[in-house]
Amino acid sequence: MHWDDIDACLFDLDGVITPTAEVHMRAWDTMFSEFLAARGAAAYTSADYFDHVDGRPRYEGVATLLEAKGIELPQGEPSDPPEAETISGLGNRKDKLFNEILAEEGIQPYPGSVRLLDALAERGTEVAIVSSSKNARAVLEAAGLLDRFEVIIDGQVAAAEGLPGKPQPDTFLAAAERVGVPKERAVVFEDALSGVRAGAAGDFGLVVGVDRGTGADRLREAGADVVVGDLDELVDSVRS
Ligand SMILES: O=P(O)(O)OC[C@H]1O[C@@H](O)[C@H](O)[C@@H](O)[C@@H]1O
Repeated sequence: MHWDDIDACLFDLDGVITPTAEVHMRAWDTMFSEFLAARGAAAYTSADYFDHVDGRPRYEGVATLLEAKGIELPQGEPSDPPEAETISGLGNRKDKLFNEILAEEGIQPYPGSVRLLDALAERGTEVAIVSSSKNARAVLEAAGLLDRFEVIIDGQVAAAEGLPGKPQPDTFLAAAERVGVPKERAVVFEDALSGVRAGAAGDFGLVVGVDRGTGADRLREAGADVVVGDLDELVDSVRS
């Protein structure tokens, strides 16, 4: 990576800064497995998560998965209770499970991601979080990282401002604008195919795929210019 060409790093959160992609994955797995089994539908697999749910806003993840399984449900309202048989109800059912796991287990950031944030702060590079999750601030706070980011474009901000979610590039573009850096001089860091597609669609300076299980080839096919297994791999290049 040529750091002379880069003034801002735009980080996805879950699976890039914190290992919470795995927590989301577990919560989705429990919710969809029970729901699909009760309907006698085809079982939910981890491939379903990577292909249809990962990185997308909550209710869009539910809708995309149900469409792939050929199941139609009414949209419902975000205020639907977790018991409701609606797209919103299923999303809220999963959110309850996600928050239960988070409260029980807490969250530690990836050490390599913290080291990269340290190196970028020393260098004076702008940083922002771009997450589809409405829980992004709570996760950052639990991980002790909330004060590292002045700009956070999360699911709450996107909903309030009507920004289309990943795989559309709008949330990343909003973050670049807010840190005051042209997109050509900003790097997108993503572990989800939908997020890598958002980065590629936004014509950013570089899209770094972080392979936490999706597969390097699939991240490259989706538009990643570089693929790393952990952000620690980039620390020396920032400092050199
Ligand atoms: O339901 P939330 O917390 O708003 O999160 C929405 C999505 O946020 C993304 O960051 C995760 O990759 C997805 O798994 C999750 O579904």
